[in-house]
Amino acid sequence: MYVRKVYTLVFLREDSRLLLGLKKRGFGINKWNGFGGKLEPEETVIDAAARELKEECCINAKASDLKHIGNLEFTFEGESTLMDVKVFTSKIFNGEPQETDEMRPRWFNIDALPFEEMWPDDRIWFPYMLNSKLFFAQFHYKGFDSILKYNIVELHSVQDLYKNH
Ligand SMILES: CNc1ncnc2c1ncn2[C@@H]1O[C@H](COP(=O)(O)OP(=O)(O)OP(=O)(O)O)[C@@H](O)[C@H]1O
Repeated sequence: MYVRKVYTLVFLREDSRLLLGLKKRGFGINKWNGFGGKLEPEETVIDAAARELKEECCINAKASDLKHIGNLEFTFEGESTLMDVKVFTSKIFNGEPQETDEMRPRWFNIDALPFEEMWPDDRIWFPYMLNSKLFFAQFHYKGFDSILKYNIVELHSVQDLYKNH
């Protein structure tokens, strides 16, 4: 049995650009990703998503402007933790992204995303996000570079995001 740990992951969209941050330390170091992390005790997922966005790139977005668009589950060969990642997007936010101790933000055109410097799973589920399809995906990794198996499905309503487990 796996021990499930919840994480948030937020992507800001502006016209045909997506905001990514280069992770400067810890899990996923040197990869471009959205902004997010673990929940604090007693915190809701959506509040954690807004807090991490603020802490990691100094952008204020209201929790109610974050759209829950998908769930990702990651397991790693030989590890008992299941990372349960709740993915959000928003087009409504305030401020200019700033570099922090954790992330170096940069806008990328959606046609020129740096997939070679991102998690391998991103190539598989980003098309759902970029085409506004809700999704649920599971990835089983060996180490951090190779996906041994995965499964991805399109969901048809936001409620389905809460039915997978
Ligand atoms: C395996 N494939 C993956 N593909 C895409 N994204 C992934 C990911 N695995 C983890 N993520 C995200 O990476 C962040 C880690 O967060 P992480 O730095 O550990 O959290 P947090 O900031 O709370 O930690 P510290 O305070 O630094 O300990 C968090 O957004 C999480 O959703």
